[in-house]
Amino acid sequence: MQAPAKVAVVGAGSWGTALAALIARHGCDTVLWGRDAACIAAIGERRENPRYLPGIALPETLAATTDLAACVRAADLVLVVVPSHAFAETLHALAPHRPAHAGVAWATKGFEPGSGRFLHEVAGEVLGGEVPLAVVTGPSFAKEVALGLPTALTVHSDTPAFAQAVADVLHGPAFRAYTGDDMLGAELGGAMKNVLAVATGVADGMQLGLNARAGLITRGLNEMLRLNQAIGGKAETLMGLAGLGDLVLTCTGDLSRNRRLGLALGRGQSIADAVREIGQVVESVQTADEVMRQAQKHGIELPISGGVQRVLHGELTPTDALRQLLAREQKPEYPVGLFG
Ligand SMILES: NC(=O)C1=CN([C@@H]2O[C@H](COP(=O)(O)OP(=O)(O)OC[C@H]3O[C@@H](n4cnc5c(N)ncnc54)[C@H](O)[C@@H]3O)[C@@H](O)[C@H]2O)C=CC1
Ligand SMILES: O=C(CO)COP(=O)(O)O
Repeated sequence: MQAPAKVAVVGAGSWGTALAALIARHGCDTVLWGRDAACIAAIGERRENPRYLPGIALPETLAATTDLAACVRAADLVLVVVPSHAFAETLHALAPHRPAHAGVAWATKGFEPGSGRFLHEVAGEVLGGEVPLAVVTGPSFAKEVALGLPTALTVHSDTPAFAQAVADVLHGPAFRAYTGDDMLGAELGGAMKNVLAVATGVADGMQLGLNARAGLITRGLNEMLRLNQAIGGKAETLMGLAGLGDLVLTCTGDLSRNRRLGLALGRGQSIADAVREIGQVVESVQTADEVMRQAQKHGIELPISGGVQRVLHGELTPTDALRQLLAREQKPEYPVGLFG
């Protein structure tokens, strides 16, 4: 597979803009599509995304457009970076314009809301089975990537040459892009860590201490591993950048919107006020339901993720969620056979 010379980045929020800037800085011909005309005009005229990455200079070579067909039509590689709720509709919109040779990757984290389908299932259905698909995921705050700070992430695909091609446009002097072949595990890790970040945020907002935070991260990882085993993902994916790496980042870093939602809830703020104040995509609000749908489907008990879901729905206060977690029966730390 040839290295993509022209890349279309679809979605001009903070992550799409940061990835487009990264790829453009690496010398690829890069076009960023966004639906917000004012934002796209500012990127073209001032080399800045004032809404999502204010004050960060974007490369002169980065082109931006509101014309999705034109953006995609010229591409060798399409990288979708819209929120999960817009993933299916965006794929439907771009599909007729995608050149036959262009594979499709996405850096969206979450499931299809309402159905709980994995995004690679949605992409396979919308685009057809022949199109190379890849998931881009891992510990990566958009702001830090846009500032050129060192970052490592991973690209998973069923088509190894496509994973490598996507990794090649991302990899650079301050950015390490690894590859793997486990889209299922990679997507599960990226989705679940957002839910678990709410849990640690709540605990920190309630000032429960550092022991509680570490306990939640570790038992959260255990929840990821158990659900991952049930759905058929690889344990090593969850022990790497797509799982543990992103879990640690999002549970501890205050740049995380999901952690900040948890902090606000733990301090007694309402979910509506917290989401409004954050003013950006907070994937956990929908992902918690879809994680619990998967858990139910596979008969897996996930007390932390389930607690987050109930807190997000206002069915449980943070204090009651904590009380329920602490009152659970004792058990061995790991089920036999979790690591094969
Ligand atoms: N910001 C970050 O550091 C990272 C974000 N992600 C993931 O990337 C995805 C996108 O998130 P962000 O860029 O951070 O969000 P954001 O909140 O910064 O921006 C959201 C963007 O989505 C667009 N949008 C909203 N609804 C849309 C629709 N119906 N159709 C088309 N575009 C729509 C908005 O116009 C805006 O450009 C999410 O799944 C997120 O979890 C993944 C890794 C890092
Ligand atoms: O996915 C992310 C970092 O890897 C961003 O996390 P938040 O969506 O919680 O800000």
